[in-house]
Amino acid sequence: MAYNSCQLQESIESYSAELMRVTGSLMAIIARNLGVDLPSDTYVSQALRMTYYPACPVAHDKVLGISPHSDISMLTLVWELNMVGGLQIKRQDAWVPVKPHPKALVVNVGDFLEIMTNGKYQSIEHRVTVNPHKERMSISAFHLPKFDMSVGPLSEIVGAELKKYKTLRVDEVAKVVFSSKLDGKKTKDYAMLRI
Ligand SMILES: O=C(O)CCC(=O)C(=O)O
Ligand SMILES: [Fe+2]
Repeated sequence: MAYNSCQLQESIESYSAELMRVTGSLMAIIARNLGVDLPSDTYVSQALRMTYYPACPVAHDKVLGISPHSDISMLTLVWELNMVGGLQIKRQDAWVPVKPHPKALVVNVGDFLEIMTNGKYQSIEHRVTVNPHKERMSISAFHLPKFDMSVGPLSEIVGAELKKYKTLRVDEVAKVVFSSKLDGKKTKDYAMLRI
């Protein structure tokens, strides 16, 4: 089906709004799980990234589509658009493939949710491999606290525990993360989020 730019804009806008709504529901479930109030919609901003991975017949076993990293977000919702696999998550030092499902989005816990929950929810390290024969397309929707906010472990979650992370301004962390090479969860250490 061919779209004109106006229709495309409308469908991106409605997709974006729907994902904000889904993220709000997921955050509400997480909050209920933790027995706390998590910040509401007004607190969350969203960034969409569409990624195209060309087929790589020659060097597919030597290169990666995206290097290992964890997302800076609270929650990232990934749509594996054309159902081609490649996304892998790190579990117990092994890379585990995430099989695309036509009716499902992948939900990744990001660094800011780890920080806010003082490590109760841990961000997931992931990477994307390339396919020798098939191109791959994905849309990642990153949901972050607004850029002018400071975020740290929420006191009602920390309780009597020690705080494991500093409280930092979101825009300062984003500047460091977006200007450095993706490199596992080291980006987070580099951004000095861990005390
Ligand atoms: O393409 C994917 O499945 C994931 C992309 C990703 O990790 C990202 O955009 O941060
Ligand atoms: Fe990612």
